[in-house]
Amino acid sequence: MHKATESASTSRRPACSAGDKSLVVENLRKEYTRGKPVLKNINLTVAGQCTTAIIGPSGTGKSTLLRCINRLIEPTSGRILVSGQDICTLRGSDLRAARRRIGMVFQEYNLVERLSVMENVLCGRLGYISPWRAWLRKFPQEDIERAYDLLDMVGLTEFARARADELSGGQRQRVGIARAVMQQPHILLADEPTSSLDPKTSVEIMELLREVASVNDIPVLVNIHDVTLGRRFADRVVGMSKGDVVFDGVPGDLTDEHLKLIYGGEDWLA
Ligand SMILES: Nc1ncnc2c1ncn2[C@@H]1O[C@H](COP(=O)(O)OP(=O)(O)OP(=O)(O)O)[C@@H](O)[C@H]1O
Repeated sequence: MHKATESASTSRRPACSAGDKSLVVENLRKEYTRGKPVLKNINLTVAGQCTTAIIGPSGTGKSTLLRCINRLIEPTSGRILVSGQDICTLRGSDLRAARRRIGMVFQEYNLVERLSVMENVLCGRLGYISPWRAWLRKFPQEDIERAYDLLDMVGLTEFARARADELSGGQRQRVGIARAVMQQPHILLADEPTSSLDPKTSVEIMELLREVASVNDIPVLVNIHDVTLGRRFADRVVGMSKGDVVFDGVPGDLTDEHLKLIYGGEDWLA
């Protein structure tokens, strides 16, 4: 067995909740160009409450993996089960319903800048309300109350009426997280959520993502370049290299040898 595969399959895994909100990725392959796989054969099972850091060099397929999971792009083959439902087979309204259950947090926040913080959070409910209500931005009272609760959770109650473009990067990312949780997702995906933020704010955002996983009993997957931060906050680290998973285990088991395997070379290691 290849050393990389061996280490991926024998590492310890964290004990996470065995609730009904889960992610299973089976034999996932993605080729943008025929015969040139960016993801070769990815297998992952992530239970609720588990925060997983996905690390690996640029171009190794981390974003492609998240984009396959939320069906922004079509996998070439394999299965992706969200809470037991294979989302790769879904089309039309079934796919839209499934995508509501997948929350997404972006590096550049993806807020609507001219809308208020409250309106941005409520955007997380757009997939649940009728088109005319969405057009008029008339949200049910229970959604508004929940949005206030989430703004409280992310520490932005006093900014509810502020425009998104008046906020700092860290505050914007908090709004992005509140918006994603507003969807009542079964899983949450975060693609480089801290790479535009200072170190202190990055720590706060990772703490918040951990809290979201634990309070909502959902798996949270975070693509992250900052290995130290990923190790510190994740229950599990998945190391990718050239489209394969080469490490999968608890942060304490991730050694310099694994990091060399993931990133190549060793001069960069302190
Ligand atoms: N839409 C696309 N069409 C063709 N190739 C693509 C497309 N998106 C990504 N790729 C290629 O797939 C490979 C993996 O890219 P991806 O963005 O998933 O890597 P990554 O690990 O997330 O990198 P980074 O850490 O820099 O964001 C790269 O070679 C990239 O050029």
